[in-house]
Amino acid sequence: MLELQQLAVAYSGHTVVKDISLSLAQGQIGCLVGPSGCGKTTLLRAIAGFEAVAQGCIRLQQQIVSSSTVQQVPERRHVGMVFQDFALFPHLSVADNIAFGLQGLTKANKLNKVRELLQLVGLPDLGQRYIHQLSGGQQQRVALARALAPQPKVLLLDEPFSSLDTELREGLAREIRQILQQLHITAVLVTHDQNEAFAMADMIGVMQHGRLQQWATPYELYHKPANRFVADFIGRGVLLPGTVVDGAQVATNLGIFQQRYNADLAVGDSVDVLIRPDDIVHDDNSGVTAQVLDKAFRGSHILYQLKLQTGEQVQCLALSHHNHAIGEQIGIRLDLDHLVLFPLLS
Ligand SMILES: Nc1ncnc2c1ncn2[C@@H]1O[C@H](COP(=O)(O)OP(=O)(O)OP(=O)(O)O)[C@@H](O)[C@H]1O
Repeated sequence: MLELQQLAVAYSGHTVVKDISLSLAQGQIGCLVGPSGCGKTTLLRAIAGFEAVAQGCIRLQQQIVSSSTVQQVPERRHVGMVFQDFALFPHLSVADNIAFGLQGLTKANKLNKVRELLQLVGLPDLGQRYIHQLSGGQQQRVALARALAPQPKVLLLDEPFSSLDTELREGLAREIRQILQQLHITAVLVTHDQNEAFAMADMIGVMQHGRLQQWATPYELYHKPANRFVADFIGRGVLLPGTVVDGAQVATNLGIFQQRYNADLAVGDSVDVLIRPDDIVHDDNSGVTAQVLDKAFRGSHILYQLKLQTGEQVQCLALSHHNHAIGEQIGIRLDLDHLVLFPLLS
């Protein structure tokens, strides 16, 4: 449905997005995450047709819409956009805002379509209100309805929840995902918020310095990060030094562990082992102790900052009823299904 092939975008000759290849099938939602300035919005604008591409191409439904020789105008791409600030018209009613994108319909058909869209986004009775008479979450729903009105092939959402408070964001993200799935619409979302990406996305792209570091499912990104940057950017965790003691085993200060995925490691190789807070469990019989340096209460869980006797720090996400005091020594054990290793560059 949407395919980017070795895409590069430049501003005044300065390339800010490089060598991006990714694809989404009809109905899939992709999220772009990455540090500020890494090129997420630029990529979205290139898909919409607001930026020309320097290299590579963009295909929509198998047709090239952007390349170094083709630049289809935004209006012909049938791409909808939802912006961070909603970009609604304050002088128009909710219904007129939504109807704005409905060209070439009779008045009766327009009214029906607007009613349908208001129902879809859960605002059936608010068509006559003005934008300032709506909450932030309601405004976001109107912005979504307006973008969906012309039945776009692809919907692009640029930080759509960033002006809403956390509570509202999570619920709205889930709800918008359901609406998009119901319509079987392909969407690309830019967000700063990892939880939002996990809640919304079928595929997530992690960008750094204009390059796509990994394009994968949320599960793969968390459990099989392609490199140190992705491991560090997605989820919490630390990299603990280890040594390969035979092809299938790695020794660390938390114990010796089996590894399955890295076939090309030799005995004696130094590696970093990714340890997520949820990989460590409390176990007083493990023979490995750590001191509680800090703790953050999370309701059902507590996130502990721990210091091993050898000096390294790790984090442990424990159920809340395991309530340890700062300074306490506790036994811990690594409990993980597979090791994520990064060989050290010599
Ligand atoms: N119109 C422009 N002209 C020149 N440079 C630009 C322009 N727009 C963005 N840039 C630069 O391109 C790079 C990528 O910007 P972009 O807005 O795509 O990043 P982003 O990942 O969306 O950032 P943020 O998360 O802060 O919104 C940045 O270095 C930015 O300064």
